[in-house]
Amino acid sequence: MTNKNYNINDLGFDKNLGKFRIDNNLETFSVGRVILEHKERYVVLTEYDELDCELIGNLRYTAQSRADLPAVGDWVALSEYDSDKGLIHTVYPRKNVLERQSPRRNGEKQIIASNIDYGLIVQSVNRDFSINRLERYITICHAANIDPVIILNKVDLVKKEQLTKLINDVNSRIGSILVIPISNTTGEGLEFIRPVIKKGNTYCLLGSSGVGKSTLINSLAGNVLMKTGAISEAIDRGRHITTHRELIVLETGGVIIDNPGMREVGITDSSVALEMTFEQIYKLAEDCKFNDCSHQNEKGCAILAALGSGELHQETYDNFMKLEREQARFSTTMYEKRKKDKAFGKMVKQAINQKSLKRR
Ligand SMILES: Nc1nc2c(ncn2[C@@H]2O[C@H](COP(=O)(O)OP(=O)(O)OP(=O)(O)O)[C@@H](O)[C@H]2O)c(=O)[nH]1
Ligand SMILES: [Zn+2]
Repeated sequence: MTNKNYNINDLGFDKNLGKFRIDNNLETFSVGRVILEHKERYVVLTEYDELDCELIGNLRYTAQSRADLPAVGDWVALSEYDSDKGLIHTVYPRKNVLERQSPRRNGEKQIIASNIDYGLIVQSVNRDFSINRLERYITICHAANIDPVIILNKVDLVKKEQLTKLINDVNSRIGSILVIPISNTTGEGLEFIRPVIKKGNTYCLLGSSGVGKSTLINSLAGNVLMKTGAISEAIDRGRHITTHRELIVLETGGVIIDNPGMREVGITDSSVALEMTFEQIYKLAEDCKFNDCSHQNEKGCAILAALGSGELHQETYDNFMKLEREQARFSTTMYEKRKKDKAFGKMVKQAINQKSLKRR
């Protein structure tokens, strides 16, 4: 499939990447951005084309983990062959990665997307609405050093008073983040999203299945949408794909990454992220009488006092405690896994050494 031409900067290629390209002698390779990943096959968007790519052997064999392989949003150096195929040689350094716990809960992280400027957290105001889940997604954005924006979709399905209450609830628990109520059905609110989306920036949609992420992309793109469905089918010879992700370039500028079908979003090991999300709690904690206060039953706990006076929401406190436990559990599992991997590596090394000793 041939595209109209894109300017590489409009796709998000910036000065730092340009410098890396020169410093590492990558100018003989084409530059492209991964827009879809499926079982070690990648669709890469260049200025002129969409290419069906594989990795060069070296890249595959030197990868220590999944995280070293290309992810959606990555910039890559590639060589083209035939008219629509390519080989990926190098993954450019990532500005950031949005990641979550692997749903297998084995202490591994899973990349949602890379090189993102804003996280667009989408919830629908009827079924899916949950401030706890908003805080979870916000924490994931903070861990990647990405600014979150909250989009409350399907406002056509609730009454005005109900919507006003929801928005007040969000604002009273999550003060400083932009909240945009919209409806894809009536089109209201879309005019407030458009100015947020700028040329050269990349936006990642985050939110449960069915909240209206793909519909939102269609609303923003109008009819001139560049979608990758055709390619994903070609890769899989028409088989149904449920795991792939998509990167879409809006005609009006701005790159949007969709994450279809996300179920769990476990937070990982960034304590700074929790601190940013629950700033109020961390501030209060400075006034606790004991430095190692667990904020559960201590006398002189500033957090419990704030709960008592109503200054701190019970729900905020409960969710914070829950996410903090989840983070601790993840960190422990990750640590145990690394220790095990290391021990295993050592054992293999020893076995190989002994073998080569015997051979002598
Ligand atoms: N009433 C109403 N329905 C909407 C609105 N936006 C989306 N929908 C409907 O919600 C359903 C799910 O929308 P999708 O865009 O597929 O949701 P998604 O978030 O992309 O879901 P996944 O791809 O599974 O992650 C569809 O039937 C849409 O037509 C809206 O503003 N109002
Ligand atoms: Zn305390």
